[in-house]
Amino acid sequence: MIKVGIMGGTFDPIHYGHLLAAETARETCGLDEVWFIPSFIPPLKDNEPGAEGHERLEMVYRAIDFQPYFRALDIELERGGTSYTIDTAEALVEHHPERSFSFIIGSDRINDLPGWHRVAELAELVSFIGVERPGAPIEKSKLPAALSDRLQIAEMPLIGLSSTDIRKRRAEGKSIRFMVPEKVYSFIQRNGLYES
Ligand SMILES: Nc1ncnc2c1ncn2[C@@H]1O[C@H](COP(=O)(O)OP(=O)(O)OP(=O)(O)O)[C@@H](O)[C@H]1O
Ligand SMILES: O=C(O)c1ccc[n+]([C@@H]2O[C@H](COP(=O)([O-])O)[C@@H](O)[C@H]2O)c1
Repeated sequence: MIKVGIMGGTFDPIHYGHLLAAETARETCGLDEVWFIPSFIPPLKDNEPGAEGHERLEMVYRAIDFQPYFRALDIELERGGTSYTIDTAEALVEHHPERSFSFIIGSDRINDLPGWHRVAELAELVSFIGVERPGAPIEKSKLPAALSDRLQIAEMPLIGLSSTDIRKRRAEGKSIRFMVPEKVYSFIQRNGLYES
Protein backbone atom coordinates (compact mmCIF):
# COMPACT_ATOMS: atom_id res chain seq x y z
CA MET A 1 0.00 0.00 0.00
CA ILE A 2 1.18 3.50 -0.82
CA LYS A 3 0.70 5.71 2.25
CA VAL A 4 -0.82 9.10 1.53
CA GLY A 5 -1.36 11.98 3.97
CA ILE A 6 -4.23 14.32 3.18
CA MET A 7 -3.66 17.95 4.13
CA GLY A 8 -7.09 19.52 3.91
CA GLY A 9 -7.64 23.18 4.57
CA THR A 10 -8.94 26.50 3.40
CA PHE A 11 -5.38 27.68 2.65
CA ASP A 12 -6.49 31.33 2.57
CA PRO A 13 -3.51 31.66 2.21
CA ILE A 14 -1.26 28.61 2.66
CA HIS A 15 1.56 29.38 5.14
CA TYR A 16 4.60 27.71 6.68
CA GLY A 17 2.49 26.17 9.48
CA HIS A 18 0.68 24.06 6.87
CA LEU A 19 3.88 23.06 5.12
CA LEU A 20 5.68 22.10 8.31
CA ALA A 21 2.64 20.11 9.49
CA ALA A 22 2.66 18.17 6.20
CA GLU A 23 6.40 17.56 6.28
CA THR A 24 6.35 16.51 9.95
CA ALA A 25 3.51 14.07 9.30
CA ARG A 26 5.32 12.69 6.26
CA GLU A 27 8.52 12.05 8.16
CA THR A 28 7.00 10.85 11.43
CA CYS A 29 4.49 8.49 9.86
CA GLY A 30 6.53 7.34 6.87
CA LEU A 31 4.10 8.72 4.30
CA ASP A 32 4.99 8.28 0.65
CA GLU A 33 3.06 11.37 -0.44
CA VAL A 34 1.08 14.27 0.97
CA TRP A 35 -1.86 15.59 -1.04
CA PHE A 36 -3.03 19.15 -0.34
CA ILE A 37 -6.77 19.60 -0.90
CA PRO A 38 -8.18 23.14 -0.67
CA SER A 39 -11.80 23.13 0.44
CA PHE A 40 -14.55 24.93 -1.47
CA ILE A 41 -16.73 25.84 1.52
CA PRO A 42 -15.10 24.78 4.83
CA PRO A 43 -17.75 23.08 7.00
CA LEU A 44 -17.20 24.64 10.41
CA LYS A 45 -15.98 28.12 9.55
CA ASP A 46 -18.04 31.26 9.40
CA ASN A 47 -15.34 33.83 8.62
CA GLU A 48 -15.54 35.76 5.37
CA PRO A 49 -13.50 34.16 2.57
CA GLY A 50 -10.53 36.21 1.40
CA ALA A 51 -9.34 34.74 -1.90
CA GLU A 52 -11.22 32.80 -4.58
CA GLY A 53 -10.87 29.03 -4.77
CA HIS A 54 -8.70 29.16 -7.87
CA GLU A 55 -6.39 31.67 -6.17
CA ARG A 56 -6.09 29.50 -3.05
CA LEU A 57 -5.28 26.50 -5.26
CA GLU A 58 -2.70 28.50 -7.20
CA MET A 59 -1.01 29.51 -3.94
CA VAL A 60 -0.87 25.85 -2.87
CA TYR A 61 0.74 24.93 -6.21
CA ARG A 62 3.31 27.67 -5.74
CA ALA A 63 4.04 26.61 -2.15
CA ILE A 64 4.68 22.95 -2.98
CA ASP A 65 6.53 23.58 -6.24
CA PHE A 66 9.43 21.18 -6.75
CA GLN A 67 8.56 18.96 -3.76
CA PRO A 68 8.35 15.51 -5.38
CA TYR A 69 6.17 13.95 -2.69
CA PHE A 70 3.68 16.84 -2.35
CA ARG A 71 0.68 17.16 -4.68
CA ALA A 72 -2.34 19.46 -4.86
CA LEU A 73 -5.84 18.22 -5.81
CA ASP A 74 -8.81 20.36 -6.89
CA ILE A 75 -11.35 17.64 -6.03
CA GLU A 76 -13.22 19.74 -3.42
CA LEU A 77 -13.17 22.93 -5.51
CA GLU A 78 -14.55 20.97 -8.47
CA ARG A 79 -17.23 19.26 -6.35
CA GLY A 80 -18.46 22.59 -4.94
CA GLY A 81 -20.81 22.94 -1.98
CA THR A 82 -19.73 22.28 1.59
CA SER A 83 -16.46 20.35 1.62
CA TYR A 84 -17.23 17.47 3.96
CA THR A 85 -14.16 15.29 4.44
CA ILE A 86 -16.22 12.09 4.32
CA ASP A 87 -17.24 12.89 0.72
CA THR A 88 -13.60 13.44 -0.24
CA ALA A 89 -12.46 10.30 1.59
CA GLU A 90 -15.10 8.15 -0.13
CA ALA A 91 -14.01 9.43 -3.55
CA LEU A 92 -10.31 8.94 -2.82
CA VAL A 93 -10.72 5.42 -1.45
CA GLU A 94 -12.85 4.43 -4.42
CA HIS A 95 -10.44 5.82 -7.03
CA HIS A 96 -7.17 4.79 -5.35
CA PRO A 97 -7.59 1.25 -3.98
CA GLU A 98 -3.80 0.82 -3.90
CA ARG A 99 -3.38 3.67 -1.41
CA SER A 100 -4.14 4.10 2.29
CA PHE A 101 -5.09 7.57 3.54
CA SER A 102 -4.38 9.51 6.75
CA PHE A 103 -5.91 12.92 7.33
CA ILE A 104 -3.45 15.45 8.78
CA ILE A 105 -5.16 17.69 11.26
CA GLY A 106 -4.12 20.59 13.52
CA SER A 107 -4.99 20.44 17.21
CA ASP A 108 -7.66 23.14 16.90
CA ARG A 109 -9.52 20.84 14.52
CA ILE A 110 -8.82 17.66 16.53
CA ASN A 111 -10.88 19.05 19.37
CA ASP A 112 -13.93 19.52 17.13
CA LEU A 113 -13.48 16.21 15.31
CA PRO A 114 -16.42 14.52 17.10
CA GLY A 115 -18.73 17.10 15.46
CA TRP A 116 -17.59 16.36 11.91
CA HIS A 117 -20.10 15.11 9.37
CA ARG A 118 -20.44 11.26 9.50
CA VAL A 119 -17.22 11.09 11.49
CA ALA A 120 -17.63 7.42 12.51
CA GLU A 121 -17.67 6.41 8.84
CA LEU A 122 -14.77 8.77 8.13
CA ALA A 123 -12.68 7.09 10.85
CA GLU A 124 -13.20 3.73 9.14
CA LEU A 125 -11.91 5.05 5.81
CA VAL A 126 -8.95 7.13 7.01
CA SER A 127 -6.74 7.41 10.07
CA PHE A 128 -5.74 10.79 11.54
CA ILE A 129 -2.35 12.37 12.14
CA GLY A 130 -2.53 15.20 14.67
CA VAL A 131 -0.10 18.12 14.99
CA GLU A 132 -0.18 20.65 17.78
CA ARG A 133 -0.90 24.37 17.30
CA PRO A 134 -0.16 27.03 19.91
CA GLY A 135 -3.13 27.60 22.22
CA ALA A 136 -4.79 24.28 21.39
CA PRO A 137 -3.27 21.43 23.43
CA ILE A 138 -4.10 17.98 22.08
CA GLU A 139 -6.61 16.30 24.40
CA LYS A 140 -6.67 12.82 22.96
CA SER A 141 -8.30 11.39 26.09
CA LYS A 142 -11.36 13.60 25.51
CA LEU A 143 -12.06 11.96 22.15
CA PRO A 144 -14.28 8.90 21.85
CA ALA A 145 -12.19 5.70 21.59
CA ALA A 146 -13.29 5.14 17.98
CA LEU A 147 -11.49 8.38 17.08
CA SER A 148 -8.54 8.39 19.51
CA ASP A 149 -7.64 4.84 18.47
CA ARG A 150 -7.27 6.13 14.91
CA LEU A 151 -5.20 9.21 15.88
CA GLN A 152 -1.41 9.30 15.84
CA ILE A 153 0.38 12.42 17.09
CA ALA A 154 3.31 13.85 15.11
CA GLU A 155 5.52 16.18 17.17
CA MET A 156 6.35 19.43 15.44
CA PRO A 157 7.74 22.75 16.69
CA LEU A 158 4.84 25.02 17.60
CA ILE A 159 4.23 27.49 14.78
CA GLY A 160 2.10 30.48 15.75
CA LEU A 161 1.00 31.28 12.22
CA SER A 162 -2.60 31.39 11.04
CA SER A 163 -4.20 32.46 7.78
CA THR A 164 -6.53 34.75 9.74
CA ASP A 165 -3.57 36.60 11.19
CA ILE A 166 -1.90 36.83 7.77
CA ARG A 167 -5.08 38.29 6.20
CA LYS A 168 -5.37 40.75 9.08
CA ARG A 169 -1.76 41.84 8.72
CA ARG A 170 -2.28 42.45 4.99
CA ALA A 171 -5.41 44.50 5.68
CA GLU A 172 -3.39 46.60 8.15
CA GLY A 173 -0.57 47.06 5.64
CA LYS A 174 1.88 44.98 7.71
CA SER A 175 4.50 42.63 6.29
CA ILE A 176 3.74 38.93 5.84
CA ARG A 177 7.05 38.19 4.20
CA PHE A 178 8.67 34.96 5.46
CA MET A 179 5.33 33.76 6.87
CA VAL A 180 4.55 32.26 3.47
CA PRO A 181 6.87 30.94 0.74
CA GLU A 182 8.33 33.62 -1.51
CA LYS A 183 6.28 32.49 -4.54
CA VAL A 184 3.07 32.75 -2.48
CA TYR A 185 4.13 36.16 -1.22
CA SER A 186 4.73 37.49 -4.73
CA PHE A 187 1.34 36.11 -5.90
CA ILE A 188 -0.44 37.85 -3.00
CA GLN A 189 1.40 41.11 -3.69
CA ARG A 190 0.84 41.03 -7.43
CA ASN A 191 -2.90 40.32 -7.13
CA GLY A 192 -3.47 42.67 -4.20
CA LEU A 193 -4.99 39.87 -2.11
CA TYR A 194 -6.27 40.57 1.39
CA GLU A 195 -5.85 44.34 1.12
CA SER A 196 -8.50 46.28 3.02
N1 LIG B 1 0.39 26.90 12.46
C1 LIG B 1 -0.12 25.68 12.30
N2 LIG B 1 0.43 24.60 12.92
C2 LIG B 1 -0.13 23.36 12.76
N3 LIG B 1 -1.23 23.09 12.02
C3 LIG B 1 -1.81 24.12 11.39
C4 LIG B 1 -1.29 25.46 11.49
N4 LIG B 1 -2.09 26.27 10.75
C5 LIG B 1 -3.05 25.50 10.24
N5 LIG B 1 -2.90 24.21 10.62
C6 LIG B 1 -3.78 23.09 10.28
O1 LIG B 1 -3.88 23.04 8.86
C7 LIG B 1 -5.20 22.65 8.47
C8 LIG B 1 -5.79 23.69 7.53
O2 LIG B 1 -5.82 24.91 8.21
P1 LIG B 1 -6.49 26.22 7.61
O3 LIG B 1 -6.32 26.27 6.14
O4 LIG B 1 -7.84 26.38 8.16
O5 LIG B 1 -5.47 27.33 8.22
P2 LIG B 1 -5.68 28.35 9.39
O6 LIG B 1 -4.38 29.07 9.55
O7 LIG B 1 -6.25 27.67 10.61
O8 LIG B 1 -6.78 29.29 8.74
P3 LIG B 1 -7.73 30.39 9.39
O9 LIG B 1 -6.91 31.24 10.30
O10 LIG B 1 -8.28 31.10 8.19
O11 LIG B 1 -8.80 29.63 10.15
C9 LIG B 1 -6.00 22.50 9.78
O12 LIG B 1 -5.97 21.13 10.16
C10 LIG B 1 -5.21 23.33 10.75
O13 LIG B 1 -5.39 22.91 12.08
O1 LIG C 1 -16.16 17.02 7.31
C1 LIG C 1 -16.36 17.81 8.24
O2 LIG C 1 -17.41 17.85 8.90
C2 LIG C 1 -15.25 18.81 8.54
C3 LIG C 1 -15.39 19.75 9.57
C4 LIG C 1 -14.36 20.66 9.79
C5 LIG C 1 -13.22 20.62 9.00
N1 LIG C 1 -13.12 19.68 8.03
C6 LIG C 1 -11.94 19.64 7.16
O3 LIG C 1 -10.76 19.86 7.90
C7 LIG C 1 -9.82 20.57 7.12
C8 LIG C 1 -9.37 21.79 7.90
O4 LIG C 1 -10.48 22.60 8.10
P1 LIG C 1 -10.37 24.17 8.22
O5 LIG C 1 -11.75 24.64 8.56
O6 LIG C 1 -9.38 24.41 9.32
O7 LIG C 1 -9.87 24.69 6.90
C9 LIG C 1 -10.52 20.90 5.80
O8 LIG C 1 -10.14 19.93 4.85
C10 LIG C 1 -11.98 20.76 6.14
O9 LIG C 1 -12.79 20.39 5.03
C11 LIG C 1 -14.09 18.79 7.78
